[in-house]
Amino acid sequence: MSMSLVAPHMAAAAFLGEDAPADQEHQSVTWEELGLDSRIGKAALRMGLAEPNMVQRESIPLALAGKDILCRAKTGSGKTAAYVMPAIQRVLNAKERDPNYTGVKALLLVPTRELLEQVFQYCRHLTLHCAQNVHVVQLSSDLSPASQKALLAECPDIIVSTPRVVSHLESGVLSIKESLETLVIDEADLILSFGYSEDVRTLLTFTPQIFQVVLMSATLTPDVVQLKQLLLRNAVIIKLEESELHNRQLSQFFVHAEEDEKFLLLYFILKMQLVPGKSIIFVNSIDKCYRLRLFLERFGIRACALNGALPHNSRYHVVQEFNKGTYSCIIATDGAASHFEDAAPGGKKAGKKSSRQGASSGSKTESYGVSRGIDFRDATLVVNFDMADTFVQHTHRVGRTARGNKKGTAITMVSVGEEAQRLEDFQREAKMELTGLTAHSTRRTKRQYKREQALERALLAPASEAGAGSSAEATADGDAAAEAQPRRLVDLDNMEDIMRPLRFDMATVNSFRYRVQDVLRSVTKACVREARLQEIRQELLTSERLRAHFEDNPLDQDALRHDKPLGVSALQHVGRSLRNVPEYLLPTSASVVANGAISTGSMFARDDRAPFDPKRKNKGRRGNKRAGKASKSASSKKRNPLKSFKA
Ligand SMILES: Nc1ncnc2c1ncn2[C@@H]1O[C@H](COP(=O)(O)OP(=O)(O)OP(=O)(O)O)[C@@H](O)[C@H]1O
Repeated sequence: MSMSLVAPHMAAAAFLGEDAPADQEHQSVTWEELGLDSRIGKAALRMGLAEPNMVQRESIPLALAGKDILCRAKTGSGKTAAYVMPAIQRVLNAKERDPNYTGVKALLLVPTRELLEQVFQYCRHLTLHCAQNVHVVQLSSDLSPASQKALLAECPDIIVSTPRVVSHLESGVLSIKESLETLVIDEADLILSFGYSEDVRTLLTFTPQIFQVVLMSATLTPDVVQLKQLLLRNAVIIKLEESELHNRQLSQFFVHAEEDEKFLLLYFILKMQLVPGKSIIFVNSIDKCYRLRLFLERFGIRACALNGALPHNSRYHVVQEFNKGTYSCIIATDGAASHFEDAAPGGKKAGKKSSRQGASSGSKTESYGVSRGIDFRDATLVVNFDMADTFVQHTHRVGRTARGNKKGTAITMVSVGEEAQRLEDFQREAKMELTGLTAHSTRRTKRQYKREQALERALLAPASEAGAGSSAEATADGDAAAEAQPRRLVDLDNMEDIMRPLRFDMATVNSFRYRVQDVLRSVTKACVREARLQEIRQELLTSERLRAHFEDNPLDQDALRHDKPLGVSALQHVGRSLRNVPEYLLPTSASVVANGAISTGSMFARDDRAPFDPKRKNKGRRGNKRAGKASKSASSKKRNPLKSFKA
């Protein structure tokens, strides 16, 4: 695929979400035309995947041809199907050649347990019509080692796992030496930072001489280069054109607000349903997660918390409930890698110290389990209540909306000072990405800049140069990198920003200020602590692992059940007055476009538009009332022949 510079006006059109999705320009093909069995195609249709999209059209034929692939495509672009389908097809091919064939054909590795479950379910759905021929298992750390062994004894064709699968290879329970055809690593840029470096290296000692490797990632980082050098041979690099890379379905806005103001604006956005549908709010601390939840609940907005302190089962449950529509709002934190690590089958925690201490050891900013790869269905709005630490993190957060061929909106709240500086950095990085330059740090020197370009070249080296180790010098050797010349000159300063300002009409918003401040005051630290304790109690009561203990010690369970929270009394009587917005506070028109893009209409006053005038609003209302009366009387006259009768 070629790479071309996107003109600034194109970026703007993309931002506004007014352009038709680029994918509509292609000639449509069927799943079967890509070389897939009709049973896979049928299952895909059942899943709502009517036809292959761009990333699938590009990668599936190459994967079926056995090529090593490095695929970089935007969040939510359908990378899962792009690697799961060929893996299934390869099993079907093998079974067609020899119906008695057994052996693991594909190993699908992911960095987190949430993804593991998600990918497994994806496989199950796609094998709906060929389940007898294709046996897929997931090796979740929730399963005991004995259960995992039992699954492996069933002779699976495809295994979905974290790289911890290596322990089964080491113990001899699993062998892939003779059978493995495809190794896939999804969210490739996370695998190393999550401490799986040693596991991946060890895994290679158990693989056959020749097998295919597929790396999938939405963002390019030095870790991906490292994996590429370690695993890929003569790889095909699939990188969507910049116009494709930019998410045209996503409208991004930012709004300047200080902490208390953020609560006010969030209340306004959600209560007025400025963007109809389901929303995900990102914050940077677990306490804030609960504070916000209590705050919203006080106004009758039901939200659930999703953070690394919750056990895996609960996190998975929360996502499922959101996807089913039970909750329409999730408040999520996405830091703390340790909470998302998988545990080794024997109960050993992931992330051996040695590998964690390596160059890419997981720091807070490198790890974003919740925002990575999870397919939150039909989320129309992402709000960054706290800004992401890095641009990569931001990209993955906002990528939880506008997935598949849906549209979505992201609003980033920015306080003055450090966050405002970060916003500038993000804008720059977004433009660099759009113009084909890779960005990895928020602030860069000229030397760093050149190094990044070398990194970009290393990643996008043509197939002949892309063999293992061939481009190692470009990134590892600082001098070689410093000599790199810019590939193209781009005037970033004159390009339109990717995130556009969103100015609220504060006269309207301010009418809610007192009630918001009141509620905010009532959500004390003690309330937050109680809410967290309550959650822990709930987790303990529903814990699978504690079930046997509670059966033997029912008094413990009773004690937990009746251990009433102390500090939530202030929040217990949520008044109806707070749940409902009084009519006199309601703005006349909450103009929101149905496809998830906030309109530039009357609710918001954007920089380039006349501010919303509350007086006009009232006039309008009175006017409407009068007009209403007039039209009512006119129509009733019309309807009532006695009244309209003139002698
Ligand atoms: N061909 C298609 N047509 C319509 N929807 C699709 C298609 N392929 C995938 N989708 C939908 O798009 C959504 C995102 O897919 P997926 O999770 O595979 O994206 P991803 O590229 O892996 O995202 P991320 O980078 O965030 O991990 C899913 O809900 C999926 O069902």
